[in-house]
Amino acid sequence: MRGFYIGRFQPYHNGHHRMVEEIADEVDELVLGIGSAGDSHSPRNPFTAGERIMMVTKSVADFDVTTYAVPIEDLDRNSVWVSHVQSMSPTFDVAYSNNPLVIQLFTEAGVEVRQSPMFNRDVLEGTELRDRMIHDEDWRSLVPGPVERVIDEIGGIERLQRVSETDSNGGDATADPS
Ligand SMILES: Nc1ncnc2c1ncn2[C@@H]1O[C@H](COP(=O)(O)OP(=O)(O)OP(=O)(O)O)[C@@H](O)[C@H]1O
Ligand SMILES: NC(=O)c1ccc[n+]([C@@H]2O[C@H](COP(=O)(O)O)[C@@H](O)[C@H]2O)c1
Repeated sequence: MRGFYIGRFQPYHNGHHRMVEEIADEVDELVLGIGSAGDSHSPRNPFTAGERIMMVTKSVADFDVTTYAVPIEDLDRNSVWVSHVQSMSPTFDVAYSNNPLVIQLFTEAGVEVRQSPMFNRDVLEGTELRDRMIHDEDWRSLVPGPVERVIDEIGGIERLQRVSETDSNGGDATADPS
């Protein structure tokens, strides 16, 4: 059986990693959808699809499951998003998500969806991690080791701080306020 788990993974953190660990017990193969693949260099989406592929590919090597990382760009039309996902991904039998819109769209399209508990959500949340990165607080303990190394390799903290600087100074055309 093959599963599909999509997230923006900005960045991939220990909450995602726990979810993948549990999914790996239920499926033989897993597709990791890299959501909002066209977005990068903004406060909410600092990392490119390629950088996020490095983070997840190196991290899931911990688990005994064949994994495919597939970038999925956003569409303006939710009604055809599931078809778009299916057109980009290896076929899958079950989708995993805790995102209400994703659950709604897959369910309407007749795809089985499984949810998981939220692990340590007060700190294991992308928004909280990016906030810590911007303010030079501890984020390293909240991500798998390979993610920490990728972020260091690409100068990710400096990038996030720079794109957030223009944003907090009242906005700038080069900084996506989303
Ligand atoms: N701590 C967690 N435990 C379990 N699932 C999680 C956790 N954090 C996120 N998820 C789930 O993983 C999927 C992808 O999440 P996403 O990449 O948006 O991360 P996020 O932490 O919610 O980030 P952001 O704050 O940037 O929106 C979603 O289904 C989300 O609900
Ligand atoms: N219309 C669309 O393009 C559409 C619809 C539903 C989800 N998505 C994407 O799926 C991903 C869901 O991941 P999160 O659970 O991390 O939000 C996001 O990248 C989101 O943008 C896109």
